[in-house]
Order: sequence, then C-alpha cells, then structure tokens
Amino acid sequence: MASSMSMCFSSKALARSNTQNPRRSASKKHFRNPKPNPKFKKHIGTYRPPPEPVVLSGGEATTYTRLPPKDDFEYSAPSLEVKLSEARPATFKEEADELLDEEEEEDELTDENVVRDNLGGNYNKFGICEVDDDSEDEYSDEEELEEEDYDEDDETLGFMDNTNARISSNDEGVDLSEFQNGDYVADDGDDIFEGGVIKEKGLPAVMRCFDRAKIYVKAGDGGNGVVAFRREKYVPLGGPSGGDGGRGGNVYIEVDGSMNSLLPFRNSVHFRAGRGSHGQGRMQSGAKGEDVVVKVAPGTVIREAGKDEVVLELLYPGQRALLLPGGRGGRGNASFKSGTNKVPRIAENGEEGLEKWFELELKLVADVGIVGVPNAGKSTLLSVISAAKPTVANYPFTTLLPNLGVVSFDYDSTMVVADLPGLLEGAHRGFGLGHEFLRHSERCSALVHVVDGSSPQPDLEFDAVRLELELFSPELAEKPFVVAYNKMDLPEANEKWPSFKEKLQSRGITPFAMSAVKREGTHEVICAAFELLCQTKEAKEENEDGRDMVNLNHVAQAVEKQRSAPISDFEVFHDSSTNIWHVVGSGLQRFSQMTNWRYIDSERRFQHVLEACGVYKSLMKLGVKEGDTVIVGEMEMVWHDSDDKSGASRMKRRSTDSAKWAEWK
Ligand SMILES: Nc1nc2c(ncn2[C@@H]2O[C@H](COP(=O)(O)OP(=O)(O)OP(=O)(O)O)[C@@H](O)[C@H]2O)c(=O)[nH]1
Ligand SMILES: [Mg+2]
Repeated sequence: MASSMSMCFSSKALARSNTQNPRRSASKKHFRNPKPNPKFKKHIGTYRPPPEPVVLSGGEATTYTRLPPKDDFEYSAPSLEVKLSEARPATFKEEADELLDEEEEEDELTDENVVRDNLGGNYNKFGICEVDDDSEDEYSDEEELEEEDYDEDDETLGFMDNTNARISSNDEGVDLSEFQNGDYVADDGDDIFEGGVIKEKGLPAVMRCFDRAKIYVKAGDGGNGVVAFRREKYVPLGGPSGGDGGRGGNVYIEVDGSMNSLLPFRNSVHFRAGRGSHGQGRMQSGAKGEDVVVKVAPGTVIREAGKDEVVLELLYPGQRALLLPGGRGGRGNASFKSGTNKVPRIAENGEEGLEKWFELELKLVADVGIVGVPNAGKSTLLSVISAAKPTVANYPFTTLLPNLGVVSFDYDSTMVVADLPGLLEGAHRGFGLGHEFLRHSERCSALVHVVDGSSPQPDLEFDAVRLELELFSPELAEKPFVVAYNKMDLPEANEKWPSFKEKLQSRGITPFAMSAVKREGTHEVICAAFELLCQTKEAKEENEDGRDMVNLNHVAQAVEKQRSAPISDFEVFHDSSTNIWHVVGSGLQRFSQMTNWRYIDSERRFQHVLEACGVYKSLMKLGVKEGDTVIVGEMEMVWHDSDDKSGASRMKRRSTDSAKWAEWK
C-alpha cells in the first residue's frame, strides 16, 4: 500500500513554535542556573528505597491495563488506577521544578510532599538527580525543547520528551485506597492536599493548548469626522469641508489548511483590527482601518466565552467568516450641511469597534479514528499504513497529542486517519488523559479499535473502551467500527485469539487479527475501514455540497442589527438609593458615544435628539426633579426644569475638561 503524504505533528516541532518569545527566554535563564540551595540539593541527592507494592483494598474502579509495563518495572500492582501524573515520564527539569515549588512552600512541605511523592509510588525506576553547577550539562540536550514548553503563566511544565523518560522516585509505599473514589481533581495549579482531597497538576500546557484556545478580538474603531471650512483665495465663505472618518478594520476568521492545531494561540491571544483614520479638511475621508484575519485549523468550533452555544463551525480550508465588523467612521461637518444650517460646527466621533472573547475548540477532521488502550499499538498501525511518523515506544501514553496520517489507495481514494492518545477504563472520571482528546474522533466516519492481544483479557479491554466511548458520546459509539486484534506475533496473543474471536463473533462483530510491527494483516484492517468510510461517503458529499450555503457571517450580521437599533428604543430606570436616572438603549448608547463634545453644536444636537425621541417626556412622566442626575449612554447629565417649550436645554452635561475645552473654543 502506497502512502503518499502525511500530516503528523511531532510534538517537538509543535513545541518549537515558542522559541521567539522573549519572556520565555527570560525564564530560560532562571532554569539554567538554579540558585544553589543547600536544602534543594540535599533533597534530590538522597536515595530513597523503592516503595512497597501497593495493594488496593476493595475499590470499584480497577483497570485491565498493564501499567506499568512489565519490561520497564520490576513489579506493579495487578490492578491499579493510573493517573497521567504517574504514567507521564518525568525528566530532570520537572523534578527540579517541583522541588523549587517545594522550596517556596517550605512551611507546608510535610503533607503535600508525602502525597506528591507517593503519586509515583508504583514504579521501581528511579531518576536520581544531583543539582550542582554542572547540572546544566546534564540536561543540555533536552533543555531547548523543555524550556520552550515551560509555561510561565501557571508555572507548570509543558510537554516532556518521552524518549528521555525517567520516572521520579519515592520513598514509601502508600495506601492509595483513599484515592479510589474519584477524589482526584484535575486543576491547572500545583498539587495540593487539602482535607483529604488531592488536587493534581492539570494537563501540560502544550496538551491543553493543542485543541483549545481563548482569544480576544477587537474590531477597529471608526475614525473621527472633522470640522473644517474651505479657506481659499477668491473663495469667500467656502463652506464646510470636514471629511468623514474611515471605517474601522474588520475581524475575520479563516481556515488555514496547513494548520493542525490551535497551538499558535498559545503565544498570540489578542487580535485587534486597525482603527480608521480621521477625516481631514478639503473633504478628505479617512482611510479604512486594517482588517485582521485570525487563522484557525480545519475543524475549529467557535463559541463566545462563557457560553455553550456554538457560534461558528469552520471545517474546510479557505472558509472565511466575518466575526466582528469595524466601527463606522464619524461624519465630518460637510455631512451635516443642510439648507437650515450652512455652517455646521459639528462632527462625530468614530463608532467604537466591538470587543469580545471567543473560545476555540478543535475537532480534527479525520475520516477514521484509531482508538484503544495505551500501548495497544495504535501509533504503530498509523506508521505502517501511512507516511506519518508518530513516536512508538513500549510505555503507555507515548502519544500525548493526536497524530494524523493520510492513507492512499490510489489517486482518487485517500483517507485521513487519526491516531488518538490511549483511553483507560474510567477515562470519563479523568483517568489517564480522560476524554481529553476523544472529541477528535467525533468527526470521523469510522473507528478502528486496536486491541492489545498480549493483555490479560483482551475482550474486557475492548469492552472497556467501548463503554468509555459511549459515556463520552452515544453518537460516537454508534459509528461503524473495525476491531483489530494486534500483536499476533506474540505467543500469548496468538493463544487468546480464538477465544477473543469467538466472543466477538457471538456478538455479531468480526474482528481482524494483525501484527502491526510485522505489517501482517494491517492491509485488511485498513481496507475494511475504508469500506465503512465509503458507505457513509454519500451522506458526507451531501453535506459538502451544502457547505457553501452556510451563512458564516451571521455573527457580524447580528452585531450590525444590534447597531442599527432605533434610537427611540430605550428604557428609563430610577435608582432610588442614589437618585440617579438611567436611560438605556443600544441606539442611544451608540449616539452618545459618537457625539463629539468638543464641538458646540454637538450638545445642542444631543438635546434635540433626546427631545425628539421622547426621553424628556418619559423622564418627566416618571417624576424627574430639578438637579437630578440622568445618565444617558456614557454621559452624565443634570436635569433642569425649564420653561422653554422646545425643551432644548433641560439637561446639561456635568462639567468636564472637554466641556471646558468646548467653552473655550
Ligand atoms: N510484538 C508486537 N509489538 C507491537 C506490535 N504493535 C505494537 N507493538 C509494540 O507495542 C508498543 C506500543 O506501541 P505504540 O504504537 O506506541 O502503542 P500506542 O497504542 O500508540 O500507545 P500509546 O501511544 O501509549 O497509547 C511498542 O513497543 C510497539 O513496538 C505488534 O504487532 N507486535
Ligand atoms: Mg501512540
């Protein structure tokens, strides 16, 4: 089988994107030369005897996994819940980081350290680190990668290079039974132990940022209009010539087919479009503000921060949506010229561009997803069927981020296959990586279940993964799937194959046997997956036909609609505790914001508009009194009872610097 191209994001390559961050390099120094601290050195250098094997008493959730792997560890609890913190290989730097934390929290050392040390208590492999002046050399090969991944914000270390895995030691065995009831709480902060509840370190930054991001976008403000008059020789009374301000830049969101993750948003979070230029004399309008385009990976789902409702779903490269439109430019005095006012001394401010936080979530667009327990051989299968080069190693959670590969059958038929991080029983309660990356299989048309034939009970392993899929999403569990029984080259797997096959066949499932390492049987598996894919292709094509019909600009349209709300739509509230009247309405708000108080005519116009749209009437009806404060939009005004029938001077602005400036003018 020929495999043409591959889209595999190596975690190293992804991590390297942070090298240009100057703040990061500042933290690098901090790491290169940890201050010699007698306590620190003493703590690390002390060899601790291996822990007693942990025997779990009772407990509901046990797992079928062979963690830790036999090859790597001398002994292990036969059935043991495994947390990411345990399974993740530690490196020197992580240990150093933890110890530096401990140093800071010297006073609370006792309980916390005991717990933290004991989290790694199932392994009989030790990384004993000596921190001294030469320590820099000790990790120099890895430092670049690791330092890039050091997350300054939450002081957690990012992705660790698995090839340099070392497991930190602990000293005493601990009864983990108290942690069996789901008391672990994943959190971004450091581990803390409070009243019997363990808070565990959350996902490393790279894993968190792989498929999730929060961005701030701001549309450009409109440029201000200007008051100007034509002054030329032989042209007396040249008339108003103030130009309008330019429109603010728009914020677009676009799918970039070359992106595979949302990691670039780890470095850049703020996207601000340019503001429009101000108008100028001689009727010169300001230039439009610069647009900003936020590039996202195919399959990105966009929500407003803090809301569940999906605002946009961008699936196909090249799709582009207008997220926030720029603010309108303010009108210059030339635009206010009329038959009754030939010398207008008024111009508007530009409209402010809207600003919002959005949450991005990536669901990879793949045809087939490979799922299974850790160490089952998922990455090996992907590396065999495609040109992708995922890391393959004999320990669980080798794959921490999804890998994509393209499988080519011939010119026309290709499919994208995603290798997902391993699933553990209890993933729905946060064990292992939890359901963290399962969302990436939601867009797959078919699944390949890789079952480790060398595990003690392959059929239970398969059932547990099915259950986890169901708990994550029933639709996911309903997707067509192929079962690939792996590691047939091993005698123990070979032995269990007949019974496994029989059990599954009795349930109407026909499993495939393969040896991914020897490339035997993999072709059949992938052809079966392709067949399932073809069966769902028709429906998919229908969706693709309709993709151009989807209105992607509805967010901007909603904003525009809100902006064009009539000025007469307002409500009046009275705060009796402060005796302040609030006149609220989006049209009025915008009008108040665009009023440029520097110009004398602006105030007069403002009063006229309030009168015309019925604000005065409403206030009088509700009983406003002389001297009461009335807030209209952003403007604070004082109410004056007036005999003037036109009502033109009922409200005066509270004296501000800009008012003085206007008076001075
Ligand atoms: N004997 C044998 N070993 C295999 C076979 N397939 C995979 N392995 C080994 O199993 C180990 C795990 O393989 P991976 O491909 O990394 O497993 P994985 O499912 O991707 O594991 P995670 O990424 O940790 O979830 C490696 O040491 C592989 O060499 C096989 O067919 N036969
Ligand atoms: Mg893997």
